[in-house]
Amino acid sequence: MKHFINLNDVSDVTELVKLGLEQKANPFANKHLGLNKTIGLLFFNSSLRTRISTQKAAMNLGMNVIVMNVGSDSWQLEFEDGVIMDQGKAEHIKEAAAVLGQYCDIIAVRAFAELKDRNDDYKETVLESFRKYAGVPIINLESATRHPCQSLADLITIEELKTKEKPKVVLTWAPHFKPLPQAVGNSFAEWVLMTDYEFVIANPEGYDLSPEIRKNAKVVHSQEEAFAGADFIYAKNWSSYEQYGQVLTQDPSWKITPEKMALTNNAKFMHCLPVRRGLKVSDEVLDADYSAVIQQAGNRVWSVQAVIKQILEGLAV
Ligand SMILES: NCCC[C@H](NC(=O)CCC(=O)O)C(=O)O
Ligand SMILES: NC(=O)OP(=O)(O)O
Repeated sequence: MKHFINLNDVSDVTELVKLGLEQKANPFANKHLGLNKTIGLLFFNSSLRTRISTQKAAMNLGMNVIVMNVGSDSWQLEFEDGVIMDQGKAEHIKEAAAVLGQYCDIIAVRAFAELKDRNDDYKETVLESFRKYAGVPIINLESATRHPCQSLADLITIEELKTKEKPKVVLTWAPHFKPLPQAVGNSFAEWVLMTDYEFVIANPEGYDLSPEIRKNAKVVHSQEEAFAGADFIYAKNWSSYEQYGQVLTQDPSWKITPEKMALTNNAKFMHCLPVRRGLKVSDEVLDADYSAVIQQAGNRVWSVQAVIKQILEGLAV
């Protein structure tokens, strides 16, 4: 594997899920691989899980880890080509990425959607600029439109918990007062579509994800319809793709409650976290035995460890 920015960088999803489970079973088996290699983790936005799980995974593989909160610690970066830099941004990505590539063997980047202009966000300028100018492999730690480390951890978790070959997996929108990115929902849909699981997306009218991402997935505008017979409920808020970045509704009837979970086939509850208790999901759901959110977050280590391992093996040849 050269980069891990989106699904196009992955040759075999099933193999990668297996590799993640192998990392979990034997975390230190590849400690030699990262010897004298450095990974730089760059955060344009806040993080708890991604930051710590990626650092831990890299350390399990014997790497040195450098972390920078680009958003607050570094120079403001310009991504546009050909501009006269006479405003607030002091450094261009062309130099910044190339310089970081001198210090790091792998660079991992978090840069959320700005939710102002759909075309701008879906161009993935930040991650693609790093790919273009850094000269080293790039890992996506949640970009404007994708969160592949999360989706790989989600598939690992479903693999661990499924009780039938082809479970029914539901991605459901849940209410939030802030406009949030589509990245987690987009990615989850794309990755689940790579499996042979039954997949349904439930969201209010106006919240359909990009047609290029949800492809032929079944989309319903009723949570009750989607939840019937479900084995996994994956909740997430996202702002509208159609009316880009807008909060069109905060309808509390879309909150995940024990009554809704009772419509399912004893489904496990999943969420990428952080989650706002009481707003998106009832406390009773998050505290229930069927909640898989902590196991899911734990699996973030093994998903990114599988990715870093494959990239390190690619560097060696
Ligand atoms: N990495 C996990 C999700 C990150 C982000 N959530 C948030 O920003 C939640 C913030 C809040 O609830 O205030 C998102 O939706 O993409
Ligand atoms: N799920 C996730 O990516 O969490 P953080 O935003 O805390 O890294």
